[in-house]
Amino acid sequence: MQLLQQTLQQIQHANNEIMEKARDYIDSLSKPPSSLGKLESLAIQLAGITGELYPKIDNKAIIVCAGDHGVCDEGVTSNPQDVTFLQTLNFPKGITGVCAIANITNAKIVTVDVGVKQDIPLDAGVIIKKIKYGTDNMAKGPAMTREEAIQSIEVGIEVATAEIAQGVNVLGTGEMGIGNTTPSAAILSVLHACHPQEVTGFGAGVGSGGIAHKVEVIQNAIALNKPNRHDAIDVLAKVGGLEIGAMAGVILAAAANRKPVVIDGFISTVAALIAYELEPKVQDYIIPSHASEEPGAKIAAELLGVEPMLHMNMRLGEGSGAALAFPILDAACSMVSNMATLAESVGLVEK
Ligand SMILES: Cc1cc2ncn([C@H]3O[C@H](COP(=O)(O)O)[C@@H](O)[C@H]3O)c2cc1C
Ligand SMILES: O=C(O)c1cccnc1
Repeated sequence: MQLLQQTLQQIQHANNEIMEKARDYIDSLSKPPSSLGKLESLAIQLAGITGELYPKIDNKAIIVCAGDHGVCDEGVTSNPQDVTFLQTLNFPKGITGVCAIANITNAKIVTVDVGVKQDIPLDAGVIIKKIKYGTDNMAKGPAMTREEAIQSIEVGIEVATAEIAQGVNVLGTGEMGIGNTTPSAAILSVLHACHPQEVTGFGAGVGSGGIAHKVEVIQNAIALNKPNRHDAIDVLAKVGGLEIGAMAGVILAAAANRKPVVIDGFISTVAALIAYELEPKVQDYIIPSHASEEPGAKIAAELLGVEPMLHMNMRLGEGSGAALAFPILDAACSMVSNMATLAESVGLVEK
């Protein structure tokens, strides 16, 4: 709890003064005003986050948080739970979807076991921070205790802070957890005070009862556990997930350390909402990536006040969208560093 409290207290707004300077400087570049669109707003945001007019984001890491879900017992997903374990072993091998995409910008993948059902071998290249062997089934009671929920957030803070201490200057959030679109939809339904039907989708494949059954499970779990929508930790504990908490922690740690954090799809955006509920200033540090196909993703992004940049019909998770957005961040930084100003380009001053 102490680490979470300290981290929350450390979070300050991005630097407005440098953002104004960045705006003026970008307007002075050799182009029609605003013609580089979102690259400009991104460069301004990165300046505000880092406090640098010429931000450097050359040391990238995607933190993939892995955990299992007791609610899989209710048949909310068509995939066997073992896939969480098997995929968790595959991230360090570099052979998952996010790894293939992250490769193009040399982004490192950091895999963390927050709550996988099986024991991960110590030599698998996975950081073991297991809180428990999967959440409990939220259809039968709370997914975890309040203490476990806080611990899950603190795992994310610890891992992200350690990466930043080693020189990482931009983070991405990723996850692996068969069944985790169910707690994500449950969290969002509580925070947005809407019927689960509005925010529940196909995930990676629904069980034989279809989406209607998934919705019913979520509805019943909310009715049974009565999460307090004004208490994000209560919501995370009762109908959430360990890896979702850890991703919220990664986001909080990024903000506390004035580093940008690129979020991925539906599950990441819901984790970002938990972080935002705990400290709204985190919003300044969050960079959206792609618009996930999951119906709840759009609602979560709107609640968070972010607009995904990429429309790629993706719905993988793992941090794949964050990885795909990294080159766009590079382009925004290159624009500021390498473009001539209008005055320079007409020879009035030397570049
Ligand atoms: C092979 C495979 C690789 C994945 N990588 C990410 N997910 C994604 O799908 C899961 C969520 O969907 P649901 O709630 O429907 O289970 C999460 O593990 C998410 O990361 C995967 C899913 C599968 C099957
Ligand atoms: O958008 C996501 O993060 C997502 C969607 C479906 C399945 N897994 C992840």
